[in-house]
Amino acid sequence: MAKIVVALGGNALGQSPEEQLAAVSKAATAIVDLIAAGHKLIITHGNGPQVGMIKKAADCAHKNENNAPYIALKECGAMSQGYIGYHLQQAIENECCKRRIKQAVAAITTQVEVDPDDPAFQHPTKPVGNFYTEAEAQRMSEQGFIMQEDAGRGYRQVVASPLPVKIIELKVIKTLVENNVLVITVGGGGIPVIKTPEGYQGIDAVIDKDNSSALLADAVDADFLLILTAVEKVAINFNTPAQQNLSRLDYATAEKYIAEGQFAKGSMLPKIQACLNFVHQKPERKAVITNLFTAREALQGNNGTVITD
Ligand SMILES: Nc1ncnc2c1ncn2[C@@H]1O[C@H](COP(=O)(O)OP(=O)(O)O)[C@@H](O)[C@H]1O
Ligand SMILES: NC(=O)OP(=O)(O)O
Repeated sequence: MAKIVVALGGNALGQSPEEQLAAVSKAATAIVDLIAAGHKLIITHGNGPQVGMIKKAADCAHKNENNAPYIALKECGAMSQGYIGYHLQQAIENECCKRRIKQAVAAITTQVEVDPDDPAFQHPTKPVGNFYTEAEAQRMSEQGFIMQEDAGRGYRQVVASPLPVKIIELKVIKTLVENNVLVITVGGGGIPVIKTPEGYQGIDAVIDKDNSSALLADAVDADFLLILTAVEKVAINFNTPAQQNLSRLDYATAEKYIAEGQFAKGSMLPKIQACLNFVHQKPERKAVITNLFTAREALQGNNGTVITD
């Protein structure tokens, strides 16, 4: 039996509530397969598309007396934890019930401390919301949004994405895991907070969930970090006729490919970096990047990209 942190990508969860319900149902099947195989799981998830959708809806619906956005990005991130956590919790509970597996499931509202002086606040890189054409992106830039091309899929708004420093609710998470509760946590990378003399306070940003998942996996001493996204394997020369899918990737080779710019910033690069951070701390650990449908065979080393020290 292995302890596995399973990180579900925001884009892998779809762009609309209907798409998300279908995606979490597939994710729940893969997750309960792993539970049935005897593994202990902790689930994290992204929120890029979702937090952007919530913020866009909030901005259209509400303006305060100064005509400024009524709901800040940090609260939209918190809302996305509840929205996605609820879908995941319900889908996993329903799948366990269908298979007569007794499994308590709990989605935990999770804060993650960041450094207010993180240079990421001056250099937005985290894509959120929908994909737009170049012309639409140009119009959004004129409205003050910072737009960036995203891995050949179109243009998206980018926001600050500071590195995670500390998971505030870690003790609660560990207690629940030790008592065999399947915990859904660090949703959207966690609600970003900074420490102030008055205590923790939210700050507008979206933390990369892969970085937070690696921090969590190390903190709970997981055996595997399993990152589920929309591709079966990591590739070099991605989206070109020379594309080559990678089944295994060791630390030195990954560093070489990162230097060559093989992994798109804001999408695959943070996944690779999170996996390298995780395995580099204990060489016996493994990280795997694959998609929802190949999760179980990937854990057995028969699919996906296995990343080792
Ligand atoms: N070198 C690469 N190999 C595979 N996928 C890549 C690569 N570079 C960029 N990508 C893109 O990155 C995506 C994963 O990043 P992203 O969509 O941000 O993940 P998430 O599923 O966590 O939302 C893949 O679905 C693919 O479209
Ligand atoms: N917060 C976060 O990393 O979300 P995505 O996985 O959607 O990028």
